[in-house]
Amino acid sequence: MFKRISIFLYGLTSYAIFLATFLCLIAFVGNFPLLPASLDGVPRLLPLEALGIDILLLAMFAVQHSLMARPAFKRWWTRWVPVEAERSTYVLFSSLALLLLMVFWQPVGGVFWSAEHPLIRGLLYAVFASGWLLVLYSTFLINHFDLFGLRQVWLQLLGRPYRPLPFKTPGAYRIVRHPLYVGWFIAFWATPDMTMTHALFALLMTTYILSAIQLEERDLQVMHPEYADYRREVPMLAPRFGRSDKSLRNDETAA
Ligand SMILES: C[S@@+](CC[C@H](N)C(=O)[O-])C[C@H]1O[C@@H](n2cnc3c(N)ncnc32)[C@H](O)[C@@H]1O
Repeated sequence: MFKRISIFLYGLTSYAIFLATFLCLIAFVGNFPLLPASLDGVPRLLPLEALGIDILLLAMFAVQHSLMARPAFKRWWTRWVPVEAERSTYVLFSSLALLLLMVFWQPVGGVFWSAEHPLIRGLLYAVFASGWLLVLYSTFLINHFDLFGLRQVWLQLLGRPYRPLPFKTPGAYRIVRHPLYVGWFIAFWATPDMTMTHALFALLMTTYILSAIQLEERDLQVMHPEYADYRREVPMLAPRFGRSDKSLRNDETAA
């Protein structure tokens, strides 16, 4: 019983750290003066030095986030980490990698454009907020509590076996295959002040997410044979309206 309670508390702590990191990331990317660190600021290093550090920080996050998500890695490290705490540990490491990125991020200096009209600024902030909300909404569509390890630690506390969730395509997943990543793109690119630093962060994150999608989809096709059809019928990121499933099937028959 002691082990079960400890794993449950570990899962809760890891989730609390994730939530705090998520809120910090909103303030960091939006440059809201709530934290000691923000995406933009006065450069402290030479541009090339700052660029090198930022690329290194993002590469560290990318390697951690993608490597630890691979089924082979999970099989390997659950020899040491209790399988019920595997997802919570992944969430914890991802949060720590993001916190590290925020703390050591270096502004590079320079501005591409800055909106001055309050209406345009307000509009861009609204788009920015919609990106974060889309991220959060998408997590609830596929199961927020499973995605962040809470379901796993709760079931083990009750002594019930964990059953992986089935593949599903509710709500926004019927329009695009990766609504959560679309949310990230919106949150990272929508800003009233597009500085060089902001563009660099958005570009690096975009590049990483586009490559992470390839790995995620490879695993999804292995785990869920129906993913191949889903992949054919639903666009990856850009919604395509007006093409019904029926027309897609007709295209395939004609081909
Ligand atoms: C961070 S979420 C991102 C989900 C999706 N790529 C998106 O952008 O909305 C990654 C996890 O979601 C799972 N996943 C992706 N698509 C899914 C779906 N349609 N149904 C259930 N799980 C899904 C993957 O297996 C992975 O564990």
